[in-house]
Amino acid sequence: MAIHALFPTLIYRESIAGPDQRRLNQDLADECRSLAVSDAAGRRWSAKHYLGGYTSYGSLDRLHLFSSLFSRLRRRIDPHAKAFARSLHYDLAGRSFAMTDCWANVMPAGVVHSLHLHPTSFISGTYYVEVPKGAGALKFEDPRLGLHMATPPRRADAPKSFHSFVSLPAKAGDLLLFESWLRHEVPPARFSGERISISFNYGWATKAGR
Ligand SMILES: O=C(O)CCC(=O)C(=O)O
Ligand SMILES: [Fe+2]
Repeated sequence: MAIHALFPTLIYRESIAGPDQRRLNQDLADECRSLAVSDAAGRRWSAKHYLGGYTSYGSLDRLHLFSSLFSRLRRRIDPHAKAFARSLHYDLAGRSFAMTDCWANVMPAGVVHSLHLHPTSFISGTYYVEVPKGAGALKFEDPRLGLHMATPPRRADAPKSFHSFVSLPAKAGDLLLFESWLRHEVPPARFSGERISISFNYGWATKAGR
């Protein structure tokens, strides 16, 4: 008898905090908080789509190109994104692979980042700058949920990989990477302070002239 587990959904988690973690996260938190004050377009966008919090997703979504600090973070994430693409067995030989978008999220208690995916992208992820105790983990949805139709509920003791929703807790300094089509959300949570994260997309292209 053989049972094959096919079509895996991979999620990469790694602490990328170096010896300078406290300083880096403090500088990133300061920059995110000052964006939340100065980015009027982002505040207007957030008032409609990110109630109670601030995200630069609708206004400043290429922070890695405009801020030396975000660019430093991008350089730190790049090798992990490449390693993840390798784990997924994508063939990037002769192709460019780079961060295309990068935005900041500042989330006080009770704010929801509703279920979504990252269209027109390939690999996405989030770097955690500040995660107060109790701040919502990132919750992933089984990508086949819409196909399950007549399946019975799973037993309560089913392994995590068989759950329909899996929440992965993150702490400051952690990096999470996933394929951009995988739907995810940040559920509301009670905590004090602000949960600050930096999200991004990577894209690939055929190298010019090939
Ligand atoms: O903050 C998180 O955990 C994830 C945020 C997210 O999904 C996004 O910014 O697109
Ligand atoms: Fe997201």
